[in-house]
Amino acid sequence: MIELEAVELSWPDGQGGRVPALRGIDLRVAAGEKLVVLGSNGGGKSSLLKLLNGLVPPERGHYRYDGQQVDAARLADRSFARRLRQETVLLFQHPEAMLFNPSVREEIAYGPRRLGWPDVEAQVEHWARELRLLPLLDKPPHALSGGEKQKVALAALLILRPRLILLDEPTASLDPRSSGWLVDFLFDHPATVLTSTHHLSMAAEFGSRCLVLGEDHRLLYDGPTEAALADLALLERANLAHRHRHRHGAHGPVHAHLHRHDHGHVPEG
Ligand SMILES: Nc1ncnc2c1ncn2[C@@H]1O[C@H](COP(=O)(O)OP(=O)(O)OP(=O)(O)O)[C@@H](O)[C@H]1O
Repeated sequence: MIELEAVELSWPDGQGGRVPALRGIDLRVAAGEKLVVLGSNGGGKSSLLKLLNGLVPPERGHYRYDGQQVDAARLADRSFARRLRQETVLLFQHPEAMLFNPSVREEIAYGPRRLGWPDVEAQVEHWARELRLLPLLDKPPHALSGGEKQKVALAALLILRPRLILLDEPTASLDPRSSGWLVDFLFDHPATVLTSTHHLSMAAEFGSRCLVLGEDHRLLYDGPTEAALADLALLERANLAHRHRHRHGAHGPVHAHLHRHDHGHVPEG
């Protein structure tokens, strides 16, 4: 379903230069696969999801979605770009930017209405019930909590019946029940799903296949999630684990430890 070949992407640095975001990325993802994308701040996770959503074309290399080349020329074709973004939805890390309608109801209904789909009201009720948003349907989205906004943005995407779901740090502001719902929902969903996260403790729940982006914006690892999480040298290289000294009790001995971010201490050697 997704093929990336030697993909390079950079962004303007605001001073006339460019900052690299993705370098030499080769990737093949089959329909229905669930992948988790790990990497430190600035590694390129969001850039990868934006590229797959057709928000930005590769600068070099190739992106093929369902065998179709996605490049600047194709994305300039508005009907192609609209269909790509309906099929490959992206939940932003900060969903405020996605919410612009006067009520939650209209927010969720917006996409299907633009596409002229029938029975939008029933679909809105369905997704509002799934995400426990029914009591909020008539509220303005800006008056919601961070987690509620995230769920509204998610409902507005899921109603589009996507084939590729791209989630950028989706559990950052979700409570445990909502995070648990999301994990179960994605597991059962037929769509291909790529989820980026810093939360190593959640990584295995988002996918049995893991991509690790290095600080040099290259793909450091593509393989089983469990093996990645057990590979401390890999996590340290990707800046997902750090080395520090750790004192056991007030007067205890001091050991060097590798600390997997948001996980327990792992004694060295
Ligand atoms: N729209 C943009 N304009 C300019 N630079 C950008 C833009 N988006 C990303 N960058 C830069 O590209 C690089 C990769 O950023 P990206 O947001 O993809 O990383 P990330 O892995 O998602 O990071 P984080 O974990 O902090 O969200 C960074 O150096 C970042 O500053």
